[in-house]
Amino acid sequence: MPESFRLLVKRATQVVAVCGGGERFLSGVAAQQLVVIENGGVVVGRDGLVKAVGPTDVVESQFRGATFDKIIDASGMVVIPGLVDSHTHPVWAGDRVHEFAMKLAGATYMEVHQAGGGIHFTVEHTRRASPEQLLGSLTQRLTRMLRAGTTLAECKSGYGLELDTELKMLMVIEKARAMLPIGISSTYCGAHAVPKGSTEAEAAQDIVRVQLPRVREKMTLGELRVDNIDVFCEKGVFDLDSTRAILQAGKAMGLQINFHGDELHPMNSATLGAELGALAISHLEEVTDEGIAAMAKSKTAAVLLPTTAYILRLPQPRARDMLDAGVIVALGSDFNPNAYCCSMPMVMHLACVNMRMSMNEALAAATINAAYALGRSHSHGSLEVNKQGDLVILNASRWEHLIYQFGGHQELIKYVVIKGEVVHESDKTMDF
Ligand SMILES: N=CN[C@@H](CCC(=O)O)C(=O)O
Ligand SMILES: [Zn+2]
Repeated sequence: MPESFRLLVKRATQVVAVCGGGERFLSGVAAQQLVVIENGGVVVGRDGLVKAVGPTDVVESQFRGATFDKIIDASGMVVIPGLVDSHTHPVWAGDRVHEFAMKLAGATYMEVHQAGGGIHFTVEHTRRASPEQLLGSLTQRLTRMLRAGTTLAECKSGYGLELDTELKMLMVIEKARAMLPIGISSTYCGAHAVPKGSTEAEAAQDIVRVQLPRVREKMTLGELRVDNIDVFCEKGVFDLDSTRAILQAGKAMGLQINFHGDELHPMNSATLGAELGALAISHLEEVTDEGIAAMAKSKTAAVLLPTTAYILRLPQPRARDMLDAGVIVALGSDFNPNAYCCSMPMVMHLACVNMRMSMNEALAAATINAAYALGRSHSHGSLEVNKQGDLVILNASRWEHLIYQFGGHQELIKYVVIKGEVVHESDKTMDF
């Protein structure tokens, strides 16, 4: 009996493996030199894992006599790993298009927040929404991300700020995980804002004493899988001490620390994250030199979010200083009602133009390093044997077109493949 496999992709002008030596992240000069195979092929097995990556003739001779459920002749096309979006807030009701106009007219993010808008507006709507409504809109948003090449996305709670709604959001994320092909890393973000009518101390206490124990109970019962703990560490939201207490409580129950820090004010979040062994810190527009040095040493990933700085007209995060200091730089869309962007190709473009990253650094940041920021780089983020068979096939002569053609990803992306199954093909996305 010939051996059978799920997928063979052959004759691709380029297969961008990103790395090839089992690296868990790429930093420094390594992020500037990606592994690219000319006239390449990829095989994915029935278990959804990559079985071979290499020049087409080598792959074909290795698998002579084998059968494949699907063969894609990728002549004239390019293969890259599935993109990883390491920071999103995709579960919410009620859009904030009216606030976009206010911000264009000059209102700052904190002015809108303190006037009861921003996160508070979304919290009111999300508390009232049914799980079915939230699951419906989450499905649409994740499908949009998938069509833009994202095969693994982090998804946060954080628009409940009390037990029931936070659990409702996490359960909706859990349902989406079971229903949709896109990979999900789930984050408890009950400390996204201080709920109206509470003090910061009361909110932190509720999280540590009420919400986290209940989340842990549901995890133990197998009803919920949560991967990360997050806090918005910011002046007027959660200070360094509350942030430390909440993150430590999450870490004690096995969650990975991955939090918002140094966005609008320098808070010493980066130093705190390094001290606590955080896997990642997001934003960092206001990070200090000491924070950068601490993150480089502790191997805490910097999740940079070019859409936020762009929309809020903030100073750009100092990507070059971080890269030059050896920090592991990842990218995320920050999809949320303030930054309505589902597209990692657009995020990479903004990172290159506004944050002065090279295209190689941006792709490493949107693949292997984003997977590292989620604790998934052993299985995601590059095309290597035994990793998950998640890939994107582009109708382009060189992979850089995906970044260069700003907003052109819909035309460029021919196939999105997860675990060796085609889940999106040009104008048709499969029914899930
Ligand atoms: N900065 C805090 N949280 C989100 C925004 C959430 C919102 O405005 O709804 C962010 O990462 O940009
Ligand atoms: Zn965020």
